[in-house]
Amino acid sequence: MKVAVLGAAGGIGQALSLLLKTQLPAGSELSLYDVAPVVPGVAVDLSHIPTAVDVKGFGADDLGAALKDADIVIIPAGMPRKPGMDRADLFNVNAGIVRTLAEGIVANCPNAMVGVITNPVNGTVPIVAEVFKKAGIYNEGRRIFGVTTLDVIRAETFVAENQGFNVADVKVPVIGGHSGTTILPLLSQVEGANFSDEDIAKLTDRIQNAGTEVVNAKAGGGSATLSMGAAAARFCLSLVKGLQGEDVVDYAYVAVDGGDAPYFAHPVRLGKNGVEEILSYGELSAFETKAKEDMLATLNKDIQEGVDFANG
Ligand SMILES: NC(=O)c1ccc[n+]([C@@H]2O[C@H](COP(=O)([O-])OP(=O)(O)OC[C@H]3O[C@@H](n4cnc5c(N)ncnc54)[C@H](O)[C@@H]3O)[C@@H](O)[C@H]2O)c1
Ligand SMILES: O=C(O)C[C@H](O)C(=O)O
Repeated sequence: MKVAVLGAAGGIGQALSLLLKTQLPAGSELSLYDVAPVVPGVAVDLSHIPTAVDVKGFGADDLGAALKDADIVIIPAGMPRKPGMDRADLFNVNAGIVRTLAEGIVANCPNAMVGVITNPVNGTVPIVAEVFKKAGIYNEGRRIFGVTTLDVIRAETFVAENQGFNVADVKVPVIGGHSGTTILPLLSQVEGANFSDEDIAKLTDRIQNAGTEVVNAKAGGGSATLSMGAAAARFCLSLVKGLQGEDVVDYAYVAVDGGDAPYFAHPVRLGKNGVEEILSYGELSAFETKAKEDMLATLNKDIQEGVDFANG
């Protein structure tokens, strides 16, 4: 199994790479790429951890070598938010970075599973998809995933706190996109929970704005990196299990034909081909139905921005 992390010297990239060095199956190869000159040092540093995962670092000119024949590519490359910014404000800087990296994937590992973390995820995932379409390797977007796992782990944490549950036992579906109101936790589906209407309103708002909670707390020093590293590692390991033939279901922002929007986070069955099946997210409460309808204009606009950029 070869896993490439693009943007590996950044806050998320380093946390994710550390977790992958310690959690990937023995015999895996971890390929770290970044334009920052520190990346070979990050690779040497990680290589001293005694696990059977081989780590190599690749600098700005070595994207091809970093990606060559990768099975999984995770992309946390690009600029994070500062207080007062929306994720959409990152589009102008990050769209070009994601397009360049997607072109590298087409050229060097066209069969890889691609997990996109770079914001705004609602628009960067369609950029990768359009690059794949142009190259004739799109395959219904089955290998392209917007990583929304951070929304899922936040929802688990906050629901467990609210309900006094053991967090290890809590499952919270989160659908939609990855920004503000487009993030929709389905609290009505949490088993054994007893929420008041006020709990539902407050928890939904907190999950939707948890990224901003971190951005403000870091006061100009960036956005979530450690929780995102944990989330990305969890999602990457789901992809690994799928590639190894295990039956695994996880949430991700994927292309959905005839769905609520062209891209929408759903539960998906993962396997050797990536998305083997897009599963239904089930029944929604009246509150969730309204929240879903209300978000669609924003989500569709974000998606169109990515499509237009890639084809412009
Ligand atoms: N999907 C999510 O849930 C989620 C969560 C947190 C952050 N993010 C996003 O992830 C991105 C990274 O966040 P961070 O905190 O790690 O930022 P960071 O600034 O700490 O790291 C970004 C890294 O990307 C590298 N980079 C820039 N251009 C590159 C290129 N062309 N090729 C390779 N590497 C490149 C930088 O050198 C840097 O090392 C941001 O866009 C942020 O908004 C997404
Ligand atoms: O909030 C951000 O800008 C980063 C990330 O999308 C998050 O949800 O933490």
